[in-house]
Amino acid sequence: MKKILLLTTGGTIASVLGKEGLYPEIPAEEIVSYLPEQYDRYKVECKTLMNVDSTNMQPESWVKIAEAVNEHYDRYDGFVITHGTDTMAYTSAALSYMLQNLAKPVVITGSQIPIHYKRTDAKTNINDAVRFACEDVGGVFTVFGGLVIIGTRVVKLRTKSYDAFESINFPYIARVNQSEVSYQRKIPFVKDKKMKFNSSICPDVLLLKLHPGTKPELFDYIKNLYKGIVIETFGTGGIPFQERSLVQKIHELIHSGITVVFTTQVLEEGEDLGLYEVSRKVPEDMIIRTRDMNTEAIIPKLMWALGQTNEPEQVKKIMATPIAYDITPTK
Ligand SMILES: NC(=O)C[C@H](N)C(=O)O
Repeated sequence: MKKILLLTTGGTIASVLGKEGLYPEIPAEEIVSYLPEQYDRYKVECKTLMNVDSTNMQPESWVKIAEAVNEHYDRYDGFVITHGTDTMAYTSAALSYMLQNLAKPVVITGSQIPIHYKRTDAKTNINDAVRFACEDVGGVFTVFGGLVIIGTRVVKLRTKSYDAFESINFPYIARVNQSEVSYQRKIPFVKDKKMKFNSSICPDVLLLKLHPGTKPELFDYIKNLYKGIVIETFGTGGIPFQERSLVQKIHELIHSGITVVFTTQVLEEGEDLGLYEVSRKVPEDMIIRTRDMNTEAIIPKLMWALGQTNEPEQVKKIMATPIAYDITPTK
């Protein structure tokens, strides 16, 4: 019999309708009471960690969740974290960096409809999540709408549908249907390896999505606020260098000691900085490339990297090293 710890953090799954709309209130014990009594397979214990809409989650909330898993790691076979869907992808990735070498599943789930509503997806999702948490696997996973997605590749694509999440630039791991788990991609893990817990982060990171017309002057302001900037460039890595050129300002950022990371605002296939003139105006060795990583993983990875070291070369090295399948290695 597997021993599972279910940690709740809020989100729609735990929400009730108040005067100003849905807000999270339902405690862990009530969430667990919706699980079918399949207690021959697993025993679930639970704890309310926080009760927030995931919009209100902060990087410090990821630390709190990671610490809770670390604190209870030896006493359970698997973990389920219920969470709001809006920033679930960021938390899934953040936990993948803070909890490495996992030999047990840490499964994040939630729902689009509150758990006590008639047409809710919450019961299926927690059931699937607990079912997957009983598997003999190691890593952080999001289980939602019947799909199991590796933690660093989760992206929310739909605001309302039950199949809200997709696995981007990596195959999904498995499907869960009733109590059947069918694998598409098995990931290796070492059972006896010691789990590596490291939750040091530096939250001074900005995400900037370019659009035609982005004002260069903006960079003067952000220079004083952040240590790292992730720029969602156009296509394979384009930065405007003619009217409203951003090139000079990016050079200034780098010279003032800010880590500049380039990614693309296109969801699939990643950046390819060498391809066009528009992506060569800032020399490649001055910035950090991200290849086919998702923005939702780049942000917590950069916060985590800056939490480990202030050395630019070290930050670059951490960002370039594949962790928990977040980058497809180049051949
Ligand atoms: N479906 C949800 O959970 C959305 C909610 N606003 C949240 O992220 O907490």
